[in-house]
Amino acid sequence: MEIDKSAHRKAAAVRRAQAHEQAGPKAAQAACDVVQRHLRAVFGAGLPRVTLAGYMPMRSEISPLAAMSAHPGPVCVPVIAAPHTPLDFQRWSPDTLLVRGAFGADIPAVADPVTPVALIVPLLAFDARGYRLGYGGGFYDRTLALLRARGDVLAIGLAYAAQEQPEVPTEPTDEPLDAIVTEGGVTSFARSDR
Ligand SMILES: Nc1nc2c(c(=O)[nH]1)N(C=O)[C@@H](CNc1ccc(C(=O)N[C@@H](CCC(=O)O)C(=O)O)cc1)CN2
Ligand SMILES: Nc1ncnc2c1ncn2[C@@H]1O[C@H](COP(=O)(O)OP(=O)(O)OP(=O)(O)O)[C@@H](O)[C@H]1O
Repeated sequence: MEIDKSAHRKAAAVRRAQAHEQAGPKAAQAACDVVQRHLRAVFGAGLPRVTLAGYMPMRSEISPLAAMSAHPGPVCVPVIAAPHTPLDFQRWSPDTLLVRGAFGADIPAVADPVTPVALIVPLLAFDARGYRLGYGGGFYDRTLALLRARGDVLAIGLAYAAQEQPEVPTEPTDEPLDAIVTEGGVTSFARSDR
């Protein structure tokens, strides 16, 4: 299973890099507009009380920064505390001082831990069922399992439309997304377990 996923990851990384080159900032802005609209549709007037997790884009990830900057409530970014553990989230704002984290993404220089209710989730590839392929650390799977066990969360995958695949390889520990947003719009998934 891991061998299968590793080959998929390499191919998906190449495809994403091509989309990043071709679609770039315009697609990111369009996708961020869709994220904002989706959040307003789901949370309505309660949105300013919703803590939103984004991420600091690395490699060829589509940038969620426009949606993070526009969010009317608290915003945070993921930080790896240790391997094989769920992610921590630390408060972020557009003027937060950042340092390079151990896994390649920037993290806040000063830690201010918070717990997100809505998450914008990065990915290498997604499919029409709402499954995603990440970098292989299992960080978002562990994190979503923990947050979902505690209460209601909304996990929104953010990607270029070209990152869609017929079916990404899955394992029992994979946590499906509640929605996928691309520059082409939003797809919401009804989850039978809630
Ligand atoms: N922007 C951003 N920040 C993020 C994540 C993310 O996916 N994107 N993460 C989400 O988890 C965490 C970082 N997780 C990472 C996990 C693995 C690798 C990595 O370099 N993995 C190797 C080997 C992969 C394999 O096992 O095949 C690689 O990709 O070469 C990088 C980041 C926290 N912050
Ligand atoms: N809730 C969990 N508890 C224990 N192990 C887990 C859990 N979720 C995932 N894992 C393990 O983590 C490893 C990597 O998972 P996977 O390949 O799905 O990562 P990913 O979703 O691509 O990466 P990421 O979430 O970090 O972006 C797998 O071997 C998986 O068994």
